Amino acid sequence: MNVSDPRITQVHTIDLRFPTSKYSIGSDAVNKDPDYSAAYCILETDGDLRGHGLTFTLGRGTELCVMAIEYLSRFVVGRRLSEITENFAAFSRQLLEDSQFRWLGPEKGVIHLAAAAVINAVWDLYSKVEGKPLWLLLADMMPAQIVSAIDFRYIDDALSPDEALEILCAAKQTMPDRLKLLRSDGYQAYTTSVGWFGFSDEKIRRLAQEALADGWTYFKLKVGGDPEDDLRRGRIVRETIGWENRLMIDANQKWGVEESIVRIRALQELQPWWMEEPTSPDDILGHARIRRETKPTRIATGEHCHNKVMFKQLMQAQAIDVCQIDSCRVAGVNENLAIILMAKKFGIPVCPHAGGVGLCEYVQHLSAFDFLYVSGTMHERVIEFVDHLHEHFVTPVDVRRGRYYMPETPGYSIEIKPDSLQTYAFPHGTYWSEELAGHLA
Ligand SMILES: C[C@H](O)[C@@H](O)[C@@H](O)[C@H](O)C(=O)O
Ligand SMILES: [Mg+2]
Repeated sequence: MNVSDPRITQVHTIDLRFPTSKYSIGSDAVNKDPDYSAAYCILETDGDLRGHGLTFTLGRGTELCVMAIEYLSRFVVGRRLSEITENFAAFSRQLLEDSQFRWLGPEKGVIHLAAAAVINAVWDLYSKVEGKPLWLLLADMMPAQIVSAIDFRYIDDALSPDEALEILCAAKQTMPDRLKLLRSDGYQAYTTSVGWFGFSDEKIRRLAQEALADGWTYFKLKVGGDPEDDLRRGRIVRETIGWENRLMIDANQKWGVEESIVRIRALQELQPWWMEEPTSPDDILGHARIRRETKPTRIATGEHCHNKVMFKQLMQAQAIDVCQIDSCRVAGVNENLAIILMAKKFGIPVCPHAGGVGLCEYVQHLSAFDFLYVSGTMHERVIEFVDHLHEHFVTPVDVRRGRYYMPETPGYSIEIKPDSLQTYAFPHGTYWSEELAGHLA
């Protein structure tokens, strides 16, 4: 056993589901009854440290991601950590281009979600071995090391390794002041918890009042219902938060392109800071047209954007104003490094998608990397916050008065407490066995 270079001995997987749909938590115009869930994996090693990773799902189908993680485990079991981290880009490519398996994607859907869980678990282990939170591990890496973790195939027509290196080298020089600022002042957050689709008008008003009193200044509301309902709900939030605070609206892909244009124009009275996911996440040119025809409304998307190639096209086509990376929709940290760097080149702010289960814990590290090492600014950048399920994490996010404060504990902050794994494992955990027995009775 080598403490500083553990060997991964096996991968343990868990289908984990939380019954959030009971309370309409997480509901939107399209995903009306999400049970926030995760395909979770633990990389066991020959040492004391273990790597944890998950990919976020909405309940049914999590078992498919678990199976895909089990298949991909072959690429980590038996390897020393250093064999992976010394050639990280090659490792991620190996996971993504396994012949036969690749046909199921490529680089999208269930197999890409699974790759994210495995790759993120490796980064979690790596950070723990180095004794640093992931954001600091990244900040301490040399620019060339970051570049070597990125697979530039399919994106080097938009961002070359040399350009990436130049961005990183320039930011590295001025990083110390930002590091101090990040540690002392944290990073601006916004809350989505006040405006889920299934919440009543009264609940939205009450939650917005409470959030305002708690120091929040950025709020997101779900839209995509009847036009009058959307406006009424939006007016309630505006009445409560005023016009000096910021309001974002999210349709979760509900509309077609032309419908989006009509609906966004009608919602402009709410002065949204951004309009999120108006239409299909795959429709790059559709987003570009919506953006052109609804100016000055800013268009945001990304939580369902399959991979760096699609992000590249969204940027090249001038289809988005806000880039919403997701920590496990694309293949984990490595692919997100590429997307964050591309966003810098195109001058587009990165405002990560979070919430769900574990996404807040994950993305704070990526925004910190963006601030310290890439964009160098927090201007017009916010991290999503959703106030659910943090109690299940060993190191939950520290969010106070609408700001994220960075974790100092080593790792990627994604480790879930053993009790919670036991209770919410599907279908045999204690919660689900009782719940399912109740259905049968
Ligand atoms: C089903 C989920 O809760 C989504 O509604 C959620 O991720 C949302 O789009 C968001 O932006 O937070
Ligand atoms: Mg969204």
